Amino acid sequence: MTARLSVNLNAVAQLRNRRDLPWPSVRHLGKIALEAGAYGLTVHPRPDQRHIRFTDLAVIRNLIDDEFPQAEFNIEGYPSDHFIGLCLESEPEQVTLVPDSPSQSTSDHGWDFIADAGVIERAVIRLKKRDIRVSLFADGDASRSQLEAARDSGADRIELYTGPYGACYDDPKREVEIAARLGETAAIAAELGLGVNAGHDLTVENLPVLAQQIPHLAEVSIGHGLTADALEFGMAESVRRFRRACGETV
Ligand SMILES: CC(=O)[C@@H](O)[C@H](O)COP(=O)(O)O
Ligand SMILES: NCC(=O)COP(=O)(O)O
Repeated sequence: MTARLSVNLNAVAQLRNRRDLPWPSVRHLGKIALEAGAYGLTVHPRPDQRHIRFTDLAVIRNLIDDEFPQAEFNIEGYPSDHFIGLCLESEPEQVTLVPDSPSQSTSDHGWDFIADAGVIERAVIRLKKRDIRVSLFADGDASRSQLEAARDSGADRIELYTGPYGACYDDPKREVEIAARLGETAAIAAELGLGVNAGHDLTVENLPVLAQQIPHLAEVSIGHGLTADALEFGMAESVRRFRRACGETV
């Protein structure tokens, strides 16, 4: 199984928002990414709209519906009423619920699936009523009891938070250790019937080892590293490079 690549457009939107101008265009870069073979597009509309704006959601939904009907739209966010409302309007193929507070600079931890069971389950029920696949952001070293609680929420998948893995870019020994731990967590999740996604600070360099550790990895969502590479190689070539790093023959 080769992990599917979903391109996160947050960084493109953040660059756009530097000026009161419409470029770089989230729609145009998303189109290029899909034309280059990305499986889908991911956005994380944060409450302060620091990058993805709420108006971007319909634009991406329409791009996929009109030109790439085989592609998937993945929306990430904290399950506030407002966020769930945005998702029900956009009807993405997948929603990834993250435990982020509005003040967080980025996503940096997974759910406490036991303590947060109520808020998670209420959101899962609302999303599953509309046949939206639900993925829950999980720490890479989540325990079996935590993963059992994630399964009991009714969610379809977990997304392994790979920030600590990405941070080890200059410590190969630690990188291998964390990759192995991520593989153990992924194996327990699969045993419990949960699909496994992964994301955060993944790169062309660190993806292959992760994919080896998690042969059943369903999807990786990548934005920061892929966009950084796009400044050097262009968006289309950056997507192809990441597809190859996922194990695709491109
Ligand atoms: C959930 C996750 O790890 C990332 O997709 C997150 O969306 C990154 O958010 P920022 O782009 O705001 O750092
Ligand atoms: N869920 C991870 C994601 O969508 C992008 O994370 P990053 O590659 O921007 O760190």
